[in-house]
Amino acid sequence: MDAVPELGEIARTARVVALPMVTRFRGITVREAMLFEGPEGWTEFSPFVEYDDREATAWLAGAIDYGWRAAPEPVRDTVPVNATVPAVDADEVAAVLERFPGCRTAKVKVADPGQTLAQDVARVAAVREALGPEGRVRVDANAGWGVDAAERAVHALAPFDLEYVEQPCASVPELAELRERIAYLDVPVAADESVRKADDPLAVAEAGAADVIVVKAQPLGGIHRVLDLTRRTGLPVVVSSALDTSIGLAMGVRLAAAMPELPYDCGLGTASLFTGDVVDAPLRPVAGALPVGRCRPAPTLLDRYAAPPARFDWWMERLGRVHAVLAASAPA
Ligand SMILES: O=C(O)CCC(=O)C1=CC=C[C@@H](O)[C@@H]1C(=O)O
Ligand SMILES: [Mg+2]
Repeated sequence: MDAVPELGEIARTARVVALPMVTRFRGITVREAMLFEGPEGWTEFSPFVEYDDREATAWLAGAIDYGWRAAPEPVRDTVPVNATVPAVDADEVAAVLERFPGCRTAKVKVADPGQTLAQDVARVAAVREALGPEGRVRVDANAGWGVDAAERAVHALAPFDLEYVEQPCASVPELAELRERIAYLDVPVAADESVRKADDPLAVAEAGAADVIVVKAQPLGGIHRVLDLTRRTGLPVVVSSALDTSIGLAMGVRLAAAMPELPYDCGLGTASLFTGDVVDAPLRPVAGALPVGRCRPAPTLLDRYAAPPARFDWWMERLGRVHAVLAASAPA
C-alpha cells in the first residue's frame, strides 16, 4: 500500500457519530462511525465495534485511500442499487421497501439467529409479492447455515426465483459443496464474508466455490485495491455497503462507478436504514439509483449525531492502535 499519513494529520479533523437506525440490522440499532478529512475530501473509518485491530486495519487503509488518493475515473454517473430488507416480520416488508423508491431488486436477510426457516420463507414471499415477477430477489444468510440447513433453505426459497444466495455457509469448502448440491436448482452462490474477512480474498473464486463475489470498498482496503482484486477474479461483482454513513457510501458508489462491468444492482442503498445522516442530502436511492460524487458532512449534523465523549475517546484510541499496525506494514 501507499505511504500512510501521520496520525496527527488524520486525528486533526476526526469526528465520531452515532446514527440511529430504523430497525435492528446485523444486531445493532445505532451505527457508530469515525469521519475525517484528507486532501481529496471527507472519508470514513467505521469497522464494526466488535472487530479487532487486525481486521480494522484494512478499513483504515480503505478510508485513507479515499481521503488521500484520487479516485479512478467513473465510467457511469449513476449506480443502480437494491433495497435491503432486514430480518423483519413479513407484515413489515412493505414498509421497509417504501424506503427504497424505484428499486427493482431487494436483498433479504435470512438465517438470522433465533429465527426459523418458516419466517424466512414468509419474508421472502412478501418481498416477491411486493416486487412482482419482474423484481429481483436475493437472500443473504451471513454464514448462518451449515451445508444441510442451507440446502433445505435454498430448496424452500427457490420457488421465489432467487437471483442468488449470499454467503449461505461460513467456509469455502462448505460453499463449494453446497454449490454442487444445489446446482439443479439453478440458484447462484455469492461470497461476501469469504472475500472481505479472508486472508486471501481471491481464494473463494479460485476454489470455484462462488458464482458471484460481493465487494465492499472500506473493509477490503479501498477503491484501488478492490478494483485490482476484481480484475483478477474474473467473476461478476456486486458492490455493497459496509453500513456506512453517506460519506462511506459515496466511496462505494465511486468504486461501483469505476467497475468496467456492473451486471447486478449494488447493495449501497443502506442510508435508507438510518433515521439520520451526516450530510444534508443523504445518499438514499432515487428512482432506484444513487448519483456518483463526494459528500461533505454538515457541521450541524456532525454535532447533532456526535457520539458521547467516552465513545469519541474509544474511537481515537482505536484509530491510534490501528494506525500503528498499518504504518508498520506500509513502505517507508
Ligand atoms: O448488501 C446490501 O444490500 C446492504 C449491505 C449489507 O447487507 C451489509 C452491510 C454491512 C455488513 C453486513 O452484515 C451486510 C452484509 O452481509 O452484506
Ligand atoms: Mg452479506
